[in-house]
Amino acid sequence: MTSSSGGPSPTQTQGKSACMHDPANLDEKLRIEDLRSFNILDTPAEQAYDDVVSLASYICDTPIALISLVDEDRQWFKARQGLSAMETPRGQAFCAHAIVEPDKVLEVPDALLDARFLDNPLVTGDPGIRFYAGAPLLTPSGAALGTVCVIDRVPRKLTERQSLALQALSRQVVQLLALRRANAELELVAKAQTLRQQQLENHQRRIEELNQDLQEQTLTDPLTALKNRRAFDTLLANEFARSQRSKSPLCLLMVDADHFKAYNDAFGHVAGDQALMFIALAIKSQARAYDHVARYGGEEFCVILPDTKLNEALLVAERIREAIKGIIGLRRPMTGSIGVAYSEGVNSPKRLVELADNAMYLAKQGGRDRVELFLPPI
Ligand SMILES: Nc1nc2c(ncn2[C@@H]2O[C@H](COP(=O)(O)OP(=O)(O)OP(=O)(O)O)[C@@H](O)[C@H]2O)c(=O)[nH]1
Repeated sequence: MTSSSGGPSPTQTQGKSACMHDPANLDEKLRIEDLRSFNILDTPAEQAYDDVVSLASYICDTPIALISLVDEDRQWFKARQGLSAMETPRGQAFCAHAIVEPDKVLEVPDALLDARFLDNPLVTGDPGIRFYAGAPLLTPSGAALGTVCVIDRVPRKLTERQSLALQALSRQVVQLLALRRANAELELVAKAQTLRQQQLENHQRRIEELNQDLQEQTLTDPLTALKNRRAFDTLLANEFARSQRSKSPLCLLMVDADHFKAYNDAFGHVAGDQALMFIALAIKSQARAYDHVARYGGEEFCVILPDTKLNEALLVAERIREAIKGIIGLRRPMTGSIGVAYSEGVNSPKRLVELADNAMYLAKQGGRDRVELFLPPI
């Protein structure tokens, strides 16, 4: 311990056995665990603790007052008045004696007359302790963590009221420590809850992503990556309802590869698959971003053309027919027959599909590689 006026450093005065002062009947390991659980050691100064030592010094009328925590090999001061040292070796600590009897104030009226302290470097040297009184910091678990103590450089005694006040201050410090630990625990619980919440949200997001993927998969044709029949049915229903609501024109194309069985038979199923992929790309290349291209089944494709008049749809169909014919990389050139249906006067999506199908059939009958329109009888 060094006084504010200087003196031997803690390391210079180190050397006496700390264990000498350990209480025989107190589980020191548990006491240290208790002390560590407050996470107070080596923390910065805090007003609440500083106020306690000011009060202790004032009430007991001493130049020095400390809140000392007795660690394994040192005593560390959470708050100090009249002393600049942050800690001293436990072997020199008066407080290490005070905690042996946790429910009593240890009072040393004159250290030079006490065999335990007369050769203590803190007595013989700086800060020249003659009087010491320490009230142990007794926790609910029964461990004494340290003391609230007062020190003077002259021999003296505390009055009964000063001694009681010192004990009251010591209890206040224990309350402060308990509050600190409870707050830290609450913060930990809150952090754990936030973490758990984040984990739950991540899981939720992942599940939603997986669901979206799954939904996407159930609506996509695996060979061509176009919308499948299921997706087509929904899209057509939606577009049909919208066109009725907004009185906007809607057209549907049914595209069927010609003589596809013969292609398959001639070049095999794998080549047939490749041809279907090329056809899908050719159709897509002629569609606008808001058109819907779907694989209706087998070698049949559908194109929903929202906001499209019949003459425009016929042009798109022609372009698709040309695009199929122009596919490069097939084992032999491919053609497609295309049926066009127009929504005017049509009362259901199902009927629109029937009309497109009929038109496509007309194109087949007409010699294939053609675009046909089927006009229903009035
Ligand atoms: N490679 C391959 N072939 C398919 C697939 N789906 C359907 N097909 C074949 O497409 C062929 C369609 O034959 P058809 O319905 O007789 O029609 P087509 O030979 O194209 O004759 P038209 O339509 O009259 O011009 C069948 O041989 C089916 O096996 C597929 O995913 N991959």
